[in-house]
Amino acid sequence: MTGQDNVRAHGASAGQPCGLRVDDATVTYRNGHTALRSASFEIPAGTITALVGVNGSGKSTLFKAIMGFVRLARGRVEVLGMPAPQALRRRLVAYVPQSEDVDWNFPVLVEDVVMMGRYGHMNLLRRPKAADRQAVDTALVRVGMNALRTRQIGELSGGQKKRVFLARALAQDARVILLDEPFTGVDVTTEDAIIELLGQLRNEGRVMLVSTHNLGSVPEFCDRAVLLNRTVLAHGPTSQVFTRANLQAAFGGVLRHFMLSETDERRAQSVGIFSDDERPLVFYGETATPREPGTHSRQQSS
Ligand SMILES: Nc1ncnc2c1ncn2[C@@H]1O[C@H](COP(=O)(O)OP(=O)(O)OP(=O)(O)O)[C@@H](O)[C@H]1O
Repeated sequence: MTGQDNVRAHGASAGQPCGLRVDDATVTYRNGHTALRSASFEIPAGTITALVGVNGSGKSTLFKAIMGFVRLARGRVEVLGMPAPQALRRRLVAYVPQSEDVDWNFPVLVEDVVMMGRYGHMNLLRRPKAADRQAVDTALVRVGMNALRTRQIGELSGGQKKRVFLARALAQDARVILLDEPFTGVDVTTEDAIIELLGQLRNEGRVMLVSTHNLGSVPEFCDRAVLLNRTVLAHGPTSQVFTRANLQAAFGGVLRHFMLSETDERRAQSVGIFSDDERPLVFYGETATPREPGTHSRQQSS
C-alpha cells in the first residue's frame, strides 16, 4: 500500500479512520431527474456530521444511495474503507428513516422492530439467542423505550417511533448510522436525549450522518457538516462550513435571515439569525453561536 493509498483507506484526518467516503456520486431517478450530481465528501469515524440543505436538495437520496436502495449512475461509496455493498452485507450500516417512509399500520411490537436489527446476526431460521435478546434489551434501555416495548409501533408518538428505529440500529451494532431528520416533530427533551445518545455513540467510534433542518442545533452537536444542493457545496468541520456565505449559497431565498441592530455595546456588531424551518442559528459577526446548555430557542413557525 502506498502512502497515498493509506490515506485513502484510513481517511484524510490524521489518526482517525475513514468512516464514510462518497466520491462523485450521481443519482438519476427513472423519471430522468438527477437528484444528486458528482457529490463528493468524506468523514472520519468517531464523528457526527450534519447533512443540511433545502427541501429536495437530495439528502434522502444520498442516504438511499449509501444504503443501496437507489442505484448510483456514477461514482462510489466507501464505508470504513470497504465498498458500501460489502459493508451493507456485513450489517455495518443502519438507516433511521423519516417517519413518512414507514407503514405504521403494520402490526408489529416495538421489541420486534428492534429485534429486526439482529436479523443479520442470526441464521436463516431467525430464532433469537440470548445474545440477541440482550442486545435488544440494552438498545431499548439506551433510548428510554423499554417501558413501551410491548406496544404496537403504530401506537407510538413520532418521537417515540424515532427512538425505536434508533434502538434497532443500536441492536444491529451498526458502526455507521444514517439518521433522516431525527428531530422533526420531536419535543426539545427528546431532541436533547437523542443528541446526548449520539454523543455517546460518537465516543464509541461510530459514524453518524444526520440530516436536519435545525440549523441552530448543528454547531452544538455536530463536529462536521455537509451542505447539499443536488451536489456538495461545502463539507468539513462545522466551524468552517457554517459561514454566512456558505449558508446563503445553500439556502438562497429559502432561508429566513434577519439582521438585528445590537444595542449591547460589548456586542457592537451585526447579529444574524438564520432559520430553515426549525431551531434558528444565531450569528454574532461571522461566527455561528451554539445555544447555551439548558436553553431552548425553538422558533415558532411564521
Ligand atoms: N423516487 C423518485 N423518483 C423521482 N424523483 C424523486 C424520487 N425521490 C425523490 N425525487 C426527487 O429528487 C429530489 C431530491 O429528493 P430528496 O427526497 O432526496 O430530497 P431531500 O433533501 O431529502 O428533501 P426534504 O428536505 O424535503 O426531505 C427532489 O426533487 C425529489 O422530488
